[in-house]
Amino acid sequence: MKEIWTTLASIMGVWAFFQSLMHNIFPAEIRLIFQKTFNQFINYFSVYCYYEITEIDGVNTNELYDAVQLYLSTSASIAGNRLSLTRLLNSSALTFSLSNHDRVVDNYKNVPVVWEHFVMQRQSQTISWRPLPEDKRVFTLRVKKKDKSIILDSYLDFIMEKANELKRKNQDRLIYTNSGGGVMDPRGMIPWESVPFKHPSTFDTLAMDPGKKAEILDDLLGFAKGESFYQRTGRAWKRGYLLYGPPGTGKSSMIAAMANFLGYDIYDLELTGVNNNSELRKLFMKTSSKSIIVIEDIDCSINLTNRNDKKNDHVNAIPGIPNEGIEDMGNKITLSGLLNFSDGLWSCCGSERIFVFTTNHVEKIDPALLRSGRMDMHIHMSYCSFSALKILLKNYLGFDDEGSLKSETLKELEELIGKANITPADVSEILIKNTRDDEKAVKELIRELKIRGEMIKCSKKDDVNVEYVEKDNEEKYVDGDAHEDDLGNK
Ligand SMILES: Nc1ncnc2c1ncn2[C@@H]1O[C@H](COP(=O)(O)OP(=O)(O)OP(=O)(O)O)[C@@H](O)[C@H]1O
Repeated sequence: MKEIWTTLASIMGVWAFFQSLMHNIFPAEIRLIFQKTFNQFINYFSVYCYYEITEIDGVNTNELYDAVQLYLSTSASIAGNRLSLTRLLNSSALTFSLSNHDRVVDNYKNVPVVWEHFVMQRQSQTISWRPLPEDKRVFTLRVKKKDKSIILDSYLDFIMEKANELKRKNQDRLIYTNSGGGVMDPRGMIPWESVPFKHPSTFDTLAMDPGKKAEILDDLLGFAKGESFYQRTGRAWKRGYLLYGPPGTGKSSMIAAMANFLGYDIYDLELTGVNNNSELRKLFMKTSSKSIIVIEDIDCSINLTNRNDKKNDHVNAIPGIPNEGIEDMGNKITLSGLLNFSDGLWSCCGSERIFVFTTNHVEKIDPALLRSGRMDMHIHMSYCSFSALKILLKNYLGFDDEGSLKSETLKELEELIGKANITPADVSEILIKNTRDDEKAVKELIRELKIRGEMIKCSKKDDVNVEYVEKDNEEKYVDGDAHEDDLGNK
């Protein structure tokens, strides 16, 4: 044992002597060359190669560094007892990262890789407009030389993709609007302003026919996972949904549920705030992938007629403003502009985008906007059906399918709801007022359904009477001549 220690001490002594000799005899440049040659020599015989990913690349933040950090933070095999916790901007979740010298072993397509994290003091401060952090942080990736191509070809892309997915999952949704005129950003003027989107609507809380709901969910999933399909078929990776139905049937709630389900941001496009087609294009170019672009009440935002009439381009503008004035104001969003936006070449900048148009009056929409390929799915948001009512009863009063209500009450509700034309919003209003008293809530609902049913019955009778009167009059004027009434009206 004593001999071993003596030998070790002599080796270290020789090494120290050699180092001090090098330091005293050779200038720094020569020492650096020597060091490099020595490293190259070692690397030549090593089975591994190493890649360094620094936090700051020059003066710019290295996206890959952030992605690796996020990706590794989900790894269960982090063997460190001092981890740093981080909360990303707009995120409600915590992520942890590696401390100095922590190591993680990962496995990609049966290729083992080792990540190590280093935190060093930055030697000299580069002169830049942006002060650099004091610490230099680096990830080192160690891979066997024979596996280099697999790692370079796809592993790093895989990490970027996973990190983006995680970021989206952890991050709160954002809702963007163009009505505020935009915000200034280091990259220039951004025409969208955003706030965190915390709408609680989900497909579970949405009251609608379960079959229809399942169909929509299926379609959304198919879209989100359909990258290879869209690539194979040469189609742009986008999908259009038209939501139509009376006010209060859940069109906005459906959009929120879609965004929450897919984890997409929402761009709420206010067409009345856009002056012309080129402004529309600019807005579109500033939207990100994995987003839902919404135009609510499309029939109120733009005149949807005379699409091809160049002379009448100005007619396709915002209602309420006289046409003659529109040309002067340069205020010309046309339907063709809108179609280009959702369907033309411009629709393909970015990918994985959903367009949702909503309207209360589907009959007013130009067929050009409805044709398949533009609006792939037309979703009718109808008055509250019995199956939708059961969902609302469950959400608001905690009633489950069977057992919570007497079968006669259920039967009565089923009969009444079909004849009442009541929206889910109105049902929700009645239920929310009486959440502490279930019995009162149901009674009030039944009363309201009865009143509405009666009103519809009466208005139908009135319609029939009007028909009779009109028929009577027709018979009187059967010869087709116009007759004047007592007031002189024809
Ligand atoms: N199908 C539904 N399921 C659950 N809740 C609903 C539904 N429809 C309406 N509601 C309730 O009514 C409120 C208003 O509905 P929402 O704004 O989604 O309707 P809308 O069809 O978009 O109306 P509008 O055409 O006036 O914008 C929602 O906040 C929600 O509480």
